[in-house]
Formats: sequence, C-alpha cells, structure tokens
Amino acid sequence: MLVKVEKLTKSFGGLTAIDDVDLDIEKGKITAIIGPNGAGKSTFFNLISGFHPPSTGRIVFNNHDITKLAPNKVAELGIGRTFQTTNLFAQASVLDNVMIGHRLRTKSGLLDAILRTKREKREEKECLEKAIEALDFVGVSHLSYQPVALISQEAQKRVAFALALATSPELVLLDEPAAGVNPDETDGLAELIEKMAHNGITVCLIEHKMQMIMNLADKIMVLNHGKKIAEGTPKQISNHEEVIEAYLGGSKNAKTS
Ligand SMILES: Nc1ncnc2c1ncn2[C@@H]1O[C@H](COP(=O)(O)OP(=O)(O)OP(=O)(O)O)[C@@H](O)[C@H]1O
Repeated sequence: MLVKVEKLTKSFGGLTAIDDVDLDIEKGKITAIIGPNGAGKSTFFNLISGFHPPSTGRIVFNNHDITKLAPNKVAELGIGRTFQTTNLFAQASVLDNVMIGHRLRTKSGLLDAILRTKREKREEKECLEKAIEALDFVGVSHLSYQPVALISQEAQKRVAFALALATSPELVLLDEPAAGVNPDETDGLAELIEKMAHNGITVCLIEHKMQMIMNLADKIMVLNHGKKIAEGTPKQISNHEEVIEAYLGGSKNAKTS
C-alpha cells in the first residue's frame, strides 16, 4: 500500500471537516474521492499534503509517518498536488511556471543562489530538464514559451499537472482536474490521468464529473459531512444506497459529462 490513512480527523473550531476517515491508496492505481460540496474532500487533500495538521489520526506514505510533516517535506518524499483553482503566474511563460514550481520544492537555499554554488547550478540544470520532460509528458511542450494568460483553460490544466509532476512524485493529488473544461477536453484530461497511472504514478483525485470518475477510477471513496459513507469500485458505488441518496440521488445536480 502506498498510502495508509488511519482514523483521520480534522476540526475547524466546532466543525468536523474530516471525521475518523480510513483510506488505503494502492500503488499505481487511480483512487477517486467524491461527495457533495463541503463534504471535506479538499480538506482531506490538505491533510495528506501537509497544508493542515490533522486534529487526530495518522497518515503513512511509503512507510514514512507523514502526519505532522510540513508541505515541502511531504513534496520531497514524493507527493505532488494540483489545486482547485489553477494557481499559475499568468504573465510568466509556461516553462517558467513549471520551473518556478520545481524550484520552490528543491533544496538550495538563498545562500546557494547568491553564491551560485555548484549545487545550485546542478539543481538549475536538473530543474530545466525536469520541466521540459513534464511539459512533454502532458502534451504542451509546443506552448513552452507562451505566457500562461494566452493559453486555453485545458492547456492551463495540463501545465498544472506538469507542475505537480516536475518533482517526479510517486503520488499526485489532483483537485478537480476537469473543472471548467468542455466534454472533449475532459476526455483528453482523463486520458492523461490514465497515462500517469500507466507510467506508475499513483493518482488520487477529487472530481464532480461522475461519468469521468466512473470510467477512470479503480476505487472510489465517498465523503459526506466529513465521514466516509462508502468505498468500492465504480460499480459498487453506483449501486450503493446511501451514496445514491446522499449524492448520486441528487443526480439532477450531479454533472454527468
Ligand atoms: N481553513 C478552514 N477553516 C475553517 N473551515 C474550513 C477550512 N477549510 C475548510 N473548512 C470547512 O470544512 C468543510 C469542508 O470543506 P472542504 O473544502 O474540504 O469541502 P469539499 O468537499 O472540498 O467541498 P467543494 O466540493 O465545495 O470543494 C466546509 O464546511 C468548509 O467550510
């Protein structure tokens, strides 16, 4: 098992956003997290990636206890992530965005940068190579020198993936990777997510687009009011009574494309 989440709980004041959740994430597989708005999905990602300390519970990644680690330490150990709103620098080029993202996660300190140490130069070269490789993998290397502001929403999503991949993570957490793109583009992004898994990258994603999830996920966890109400294959989930009631039952509201 790549990730073991045990009895994870996070409270914000009186609100329990994640309530006693267990989850195993299997290596090389695609695990999806679904649930209504406010169910705690993003909070769950924030806990795994070290952005919030859990109130109680434990997170083990690759046999390391990462429960209390800071985000940069978690990234260093091999967890990459994207955010719900693509946080790119609009005026900077695609390549610079990915390089900046990589630099923020690599080790040279300010002193190395000022003194232009050997280590700093080596890391800079490695950073450029990784960024080029990641942009090629996600299929936007032809846009490398375009400012982010001028590329499509779908291309921006791909750049956000490249940013998460530039540190060669073993696990990527994708927060609503297909939000705001049309059905054709959604298919393209789903293919890219499958390509990641085929290349041995373990994927965990949050997504509202049910059809995409049903086709893509090996396993789905359903959250409602911070609690895990179901876990299983897409087929098991689509037949699960409590899920249908809490979420899919509102299928008039659930986006199906
Ligand atoms: N930093 C925070 N401080 C206080 N409350 C928070 C914080 N982050 C999240 N919450 C609350 O925790 C609950 C779960 O929010 P979260 O964003 O994790 O849900 P979500 O399932 O990702 O929702 P959505 O699908 O709308 O993105 C919500 O009630 C939210 O208001």
